[in-house]
Amino acid sequence: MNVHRKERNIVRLCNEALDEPLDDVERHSMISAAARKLEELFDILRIDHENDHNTRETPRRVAKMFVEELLQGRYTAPPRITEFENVEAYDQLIVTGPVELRSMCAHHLMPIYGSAYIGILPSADGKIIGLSKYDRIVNHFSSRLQIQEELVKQIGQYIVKTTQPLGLAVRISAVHMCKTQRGVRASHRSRMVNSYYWGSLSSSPELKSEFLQECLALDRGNLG
Ligand SMILES: Nc1nc2c(ncn2[C@@H]2O[C@H](COP(=O)(O)OP(=O)(O)OP(=O)(O)O)[C@@H](O)[C@H]2O)c(=O)[nH]1
Repeated sequence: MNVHRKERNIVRLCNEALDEPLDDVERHSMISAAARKLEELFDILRIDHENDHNTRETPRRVAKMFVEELLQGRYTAPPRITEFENVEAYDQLIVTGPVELRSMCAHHLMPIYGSAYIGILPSADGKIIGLSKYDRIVNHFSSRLQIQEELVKQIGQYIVKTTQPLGLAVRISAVHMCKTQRGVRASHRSRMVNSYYWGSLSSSPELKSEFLQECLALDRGNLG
């Protein structure tokens, strides 16, 4: 095993990406190794994964789902951001949402689902990014094992780093199935709401209030 390969085997925190995205060979080898371990788990749980027509392919299917879907934000590069010149020097608040949020909790590996809302105060002499990129950014950081407090910050800090706005807000409202489907079996309507504010959106109560009002309107499907 060469040094390069060894470095790629270093483990990272549950919601951190590897230093380099996996290439095809590494991805297939990770799926195969995870599938073998899932077969072992099925054996321990006394689930027949060899003769049962329902579970015969399940260990491999689940391994593939983890690597290529649910945790793909750890193994792939962040989305490419298309930037446009802010030719009209637009300097008013932009709010987008609801952005569908699908993630997985770091404690029980249960789904987290809900909505994200993003508010951007662009810099008049800076760039504007393609609207769909906000959804891609949310999807990228959600596709990791997360807790909501860190997810909202990762999304916010990445947008600030890549677009250098004057102000930014990210708000997430989500259901944690580790709380609804097991444990305390909370109501499916029980949500966690949290926000990340940066720059002028952090310092100006008026901008914060405008952002929250737009979130409410978007949440109600009110097209204003
Ligand atoms: N703050 C925070 N807590 C979370 C999040 N997702 C899950 N949790 C909580 O993390 C805790 C997990 O820790 P433990 O108390 O060790 O788990 P447990 O014994 O199975 O607890 P119960 O869920 O109460 O049955 C639970 O209280 C979860 O509700 C999150 O995004 N943020």
